[in-house]
Amino acid sequence: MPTADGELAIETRGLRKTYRSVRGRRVGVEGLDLQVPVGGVHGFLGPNGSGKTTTIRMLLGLVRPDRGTASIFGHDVPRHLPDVVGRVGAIVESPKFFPAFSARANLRLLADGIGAPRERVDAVIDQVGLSGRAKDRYRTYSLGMKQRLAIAATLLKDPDLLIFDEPTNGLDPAGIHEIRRTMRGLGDQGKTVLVSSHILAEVEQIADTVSIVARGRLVASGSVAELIGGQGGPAVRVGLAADDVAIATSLLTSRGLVVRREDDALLVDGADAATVNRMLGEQGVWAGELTVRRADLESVFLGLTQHEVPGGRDHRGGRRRRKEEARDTTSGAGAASGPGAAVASTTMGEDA
Ligand SMILES: Nc1ncnc2c1ncn2[C@@H]1O[C@H](COP(=O)(O)OP(=O)(O)OP(=O)(O)O)[C@@H](O)[C@H]1O
Repeated sequence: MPTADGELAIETRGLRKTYRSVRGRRVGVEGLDLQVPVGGVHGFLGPNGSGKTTTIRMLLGLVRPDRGTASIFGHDVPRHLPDVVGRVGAIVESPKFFPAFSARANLRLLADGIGAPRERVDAVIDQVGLSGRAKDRYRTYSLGMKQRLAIAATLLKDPDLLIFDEPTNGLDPAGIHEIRRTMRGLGDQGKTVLVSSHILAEVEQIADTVSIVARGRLVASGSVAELIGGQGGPAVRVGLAADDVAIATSLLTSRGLVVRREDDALLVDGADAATVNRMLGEQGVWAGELTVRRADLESVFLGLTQHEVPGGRDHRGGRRRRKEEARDTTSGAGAASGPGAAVASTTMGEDA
């Protein structure tokens, strides 16, 4: 999905990364072809363990790919990362700020460290809506405010591309809303925002385009509207008494409808609720529930990835724990600003 002039913010081709583990080699990313257009919010979606973080870390030069190529604004990375690093800001792990310092003091320190002008500090605090609390100590902030400060840190160098790896992890609905609004605002200002997530509803609301990955491979990409449109029309969920499920299935299929089982209910594709209700009622079968279900990104995602994750969507393995441990080893203020700082601050070791 290049822009009219063909430029892509991010492109990967055949990107592959495996990790050594006690049980042999584990695939992190397997031949990934990713295209992120310039400008707007791009959702990078996939179940836990599908390779999102590994991909992001390869883009930022934190993990070395086994094979394949990656580029940012047309510059090969990691080889030419220094040429483009100033245009990129990223949050890969939770950043560390000094708890007793205010947002402003933390960002001033960071600006000095990365060579960003100090005048940017108030501007970025304003950009993420923290002006009213800029003088308060970091330790008094809510999780959502801490995360917004992390985003502010990435903006110090006024980058063109922002990369956020699961930025709403651990936030409550209000915090998620704050971050979502901040990311959408950045997209509207013409920045390119790559946001990884396994929470579809939030990405659906703010993303212009998405890439869906499973087991390290791209399984779908395009605009949110295209992907949802490809799902066909709405489905009707029909809740039935257990004894009626089989008879309702044969009744509806004999009338040419496509019927799927979902728990104790049936999902009837592309039909309207009144028709389904009438067909069943005429034969003395009464639905206990009739719900129209419109296609959304979640149904696209589940359809493409549900067989890919052992243990379902909430599966969290040792990998998450490793990330938490790695987080504890980071140090220094503003650890998550541009890739330079990310490289310096994220100490999670590469197994391979
Ligand atoms: N440092 C590492 N050592 C060994 N295996 C790893 C390492 N990092 C990632 N993996 C493995 O690579 C695969 C992809 O993990 P990755 O963290 O990239 O996925 P993800 O999509 O970001 O997952 P999540 O949503 O849980 O963060 C997983 O099987 C994971 O266990």
